[in-house]
Amino acid sequence: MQLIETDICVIGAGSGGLSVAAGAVQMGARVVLIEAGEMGGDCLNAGCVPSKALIAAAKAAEAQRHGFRGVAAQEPQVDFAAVKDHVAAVIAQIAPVDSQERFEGLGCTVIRAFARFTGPAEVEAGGQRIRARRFVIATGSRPFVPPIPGVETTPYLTNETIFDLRERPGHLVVIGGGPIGVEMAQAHRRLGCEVTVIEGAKVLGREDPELAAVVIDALRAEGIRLVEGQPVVRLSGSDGAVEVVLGDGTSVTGTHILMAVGRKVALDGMNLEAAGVAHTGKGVTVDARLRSSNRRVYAVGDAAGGLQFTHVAGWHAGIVIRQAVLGLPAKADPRAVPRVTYTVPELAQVGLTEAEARKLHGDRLTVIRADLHHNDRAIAEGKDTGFAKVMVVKGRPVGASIVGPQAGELIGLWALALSARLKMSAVAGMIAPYPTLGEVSKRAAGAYFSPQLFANPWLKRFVRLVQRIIP
Ligand SMILES: Cc1cc2nc3c(=O)[nH]c(=O)nc-3n(C[C@H](O)[C@H](O)[C@H](O)COP(=O)(O)OP(=O)(O)OC[C@H]3O[C@@H](n4cnc5c(N)ncnc54)[C@H](O)[C@@H]3O)c2cc1C
Ligand SMILES: NC(=O)c1ccc[n+]([C@@H]2O[C@H](COP(=O)([O-])OP(=O)(O)OC[C@H]3O[C@@H](n4cnc5c(N)ncnc54)[C@H](O)[C@@H]3O)[C@@H](O)[C@H]2O)c1
Repeated sequence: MQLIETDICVIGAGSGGLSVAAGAVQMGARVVLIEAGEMGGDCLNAGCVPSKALIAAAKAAEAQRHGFRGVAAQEPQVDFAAVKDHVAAVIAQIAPVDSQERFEGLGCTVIRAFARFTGPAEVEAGGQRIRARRFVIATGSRPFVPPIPGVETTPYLTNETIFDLRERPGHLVVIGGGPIGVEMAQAHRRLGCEVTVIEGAKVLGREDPELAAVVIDALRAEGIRLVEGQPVVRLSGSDGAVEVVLGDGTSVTGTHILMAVGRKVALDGMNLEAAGVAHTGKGVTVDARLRSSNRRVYAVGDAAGGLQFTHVAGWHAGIVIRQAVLGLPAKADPRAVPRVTYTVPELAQVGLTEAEARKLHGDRLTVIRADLHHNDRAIAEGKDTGFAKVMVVKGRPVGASIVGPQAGELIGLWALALSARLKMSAVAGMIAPYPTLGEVSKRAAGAYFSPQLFANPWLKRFVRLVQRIIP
């Protein structure tokens, strides 16, 4: 068995692992990158990229279906297989950035095999031993499949298989109303499928319920059937004819099932015990520096057991690079991590929700809001449903929630405000171009100061005095 000695060994070439490898090798470290499956991981091959490509096609179909004032609506002719060609083309366009060739070109040694630890400072993969000063576990997650009776004999799709379907499902039954469930439900509905979502608790239950309600109303208005508060107790059927039995004894029949009930971290078979790396069912146990119980071994992205987003994996990578490559201290503070659900309307959140902020800050909290109904651009576009809510404590935002068109783009400003600890006055003082949806953020910040400026009797008296004095 060949022995490779290196500075950093990265296990998993997805969002987190690729970012660590690219940063470390370009700064001069020797890097071995090991990938068991497709370069690019879940995000590129079965997650963010194909889902957003499918959503884009679904938006085009919906726009045609509804037309515009003065522009005739017509039922879209959807070629489902051609839509899948678009999804594949988008992946293919992005893939070179994540490819083995690119990473070898940067100077990494890339091994395409499954990695498992053989000791605290050694990994085996593809018949090679890799001894490293530091390891980074970036193995991501796989779809969680709950042990529902019948699951072993009933066909179902997950995010790893749904993008390969070339024929349009007649009736897609989505189990799980989290971000994967609702994004896929809406995209398939818009592409012409009948869709039912079965959610054991609340649809988008992690989000502020006031914002989630706006998305839920939109999904229902588009004809998606949402069943909440019902656990699935049994599955049955065969290809093209499936049945999902609910806790109350009722059942839903359809043609396909999509399992979207959360993720299982991919650590099986890695022999973490040999490396002394503690872990739970949620992921590798890490401290704020993302270090595991073995101080040579870090974990990033989904494998680190926290928030599961591509931008989190990328942010984790920066924290590990600072420590493992530059020898500098760095910690992960998740307070300014944004998240977006890419339904129409989009739902975006950074920092605390209103309920979380109230629990933490009590009476010191001020919640301000600005409705898109008063945003001229939103009105012109005919998309004025939605609002922004900002949670403020002592003049600084501690959270922002936006639901509406391009909420994912709009939340960026508040992510900056939180990470840079900006005051509301900085956002209020910003000149926002007119007419843009972005004005909603400035309006929200302005609303924070309105009572002090427009409902202040002392200020009114002062202004009258000034008006008498100035020439
Ligand atoms: C349908 C869907 C849509 C999503 N949409 C978004 C979105 O819009 N925005 C967003 O921010 N996030 C989104 N996510 C989440 C995002 O995809 C993940 O958070 C992200 O991919 C995590 O990156 P990672 O590097 O931790 O893992 P991954 O990207 O999953 O990469 C892990 C890699 O490790 C490899 N691997 C595993 N074990 C081993 C081993 N022992 N040896 C060698 N290689 C191994 C795997 O093959 C894989 O390639 C979505 C997820 C899904 C499923
Ligand atoms: N836009 C994005 O950034 C995006 C999109 C998709 C996924 N993701 C990431 O992927 C992760 C996984 O997404 P997800 O939607 O699979 O998981 P999730 O955990 O966010 O949601 C799963 C939902 O399924 C429900 N559920 C669980 N078991 C059930 C059962 N037996 N019957 C019915 N309902 C059940 C849960 O109550 C929950 O609402 C997300 O947390 C997110 O981090 C991000």
